[in-house]
Amino acid sequence: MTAVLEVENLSKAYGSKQALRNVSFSVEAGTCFGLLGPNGAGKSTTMKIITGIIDRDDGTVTVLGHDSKREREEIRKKVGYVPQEITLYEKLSAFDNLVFFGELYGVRGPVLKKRIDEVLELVGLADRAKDAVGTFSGGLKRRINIAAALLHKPKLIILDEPTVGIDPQSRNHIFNMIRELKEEGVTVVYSTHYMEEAEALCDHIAIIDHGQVIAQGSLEELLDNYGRKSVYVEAEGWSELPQLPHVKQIKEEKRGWMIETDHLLETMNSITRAALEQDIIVHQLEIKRPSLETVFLSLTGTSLRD
Ligand SMILES: Nc1ncnc2c1ncn2[C@@H]1O[C@H](COP(=O)(O)OP(=O)(O)OP(=O)(O)O)[C@@H](O)[C@H]1O
Repeated sequence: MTAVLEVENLSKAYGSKQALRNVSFSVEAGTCFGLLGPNGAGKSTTMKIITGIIDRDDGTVTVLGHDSKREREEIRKKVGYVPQEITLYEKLSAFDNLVFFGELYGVRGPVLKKRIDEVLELVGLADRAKDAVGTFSGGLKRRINIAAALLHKPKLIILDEPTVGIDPQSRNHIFNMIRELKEEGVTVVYSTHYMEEAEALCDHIAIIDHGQVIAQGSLEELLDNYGRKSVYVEAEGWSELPQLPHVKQIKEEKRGWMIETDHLLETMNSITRAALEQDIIVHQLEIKRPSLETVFLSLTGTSLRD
């Protein structure tokens, strides 16, 4: 496997605000890499440095073999970047917006026209090509924005929280589009503060918080190393749970209890035994799969949604 993107010990401050501190990760060709973290964690700053929009203070960033500081023009030609802010001409049609962006990237004439048809197909908006972008919802605008970043057939596409504030249908289109791009061998870097998006899309995830990567790996690795294992129980007749061995933490939920433990089967056995002895009716007893939510919680002590 070859690394398309290598970030090593990247640091950046805005005045006295240290936005990134020794951030390192690498992204393999044809994979989707997720930067997962809460607002203000440093995701956009990382992406802007990769694309050469802003300068780093320290560290190295190599994009498709090019240095992000010295070879910006090369990177611009080979990378597609979708910033958080949508930038489109509201009065122009979707097609004409794409002509404008295509020409910016140096694509012209019949080649551009063909490519516009392809990218509109890819984002599922071929039937809206002639409509003014001003009549589009946020989700449709975002999809045109993504289409614009794909016109020059980039080998790497960088998407900064592309699903914030958009409708579920557009979100699904974006997800499908990312999967199709990956099948074509395009590498994707995707930032989000939605854990379920990172879980659904990304082969590799770096969790970033307060400007630092606090954990990274495949979803399985993160869940194995940091995910909390729990048993969930709902029962009629208990006002509180009986004494159970090996319990790390008990959280009362609306209808039952979430019991964190490394001894799942033993805990379930103890619950079953106690319920039988005490004539308690158990409505639900199940192992809860660890999730990125619990990974984030065990690493930071806070919830990603806080
Ligand atoms: N131009 C700037 N000047 C000063 N501080 C900035 C600037 N841009 C970002 N910051 C600060 O740097 C930190 C990282 O911001 P960044 O935008 O990279 O985070 P993020 O993870 O992308 O979050 P968000 O989703 O809110 O954009 C934050 O504390 C932010 O307030």
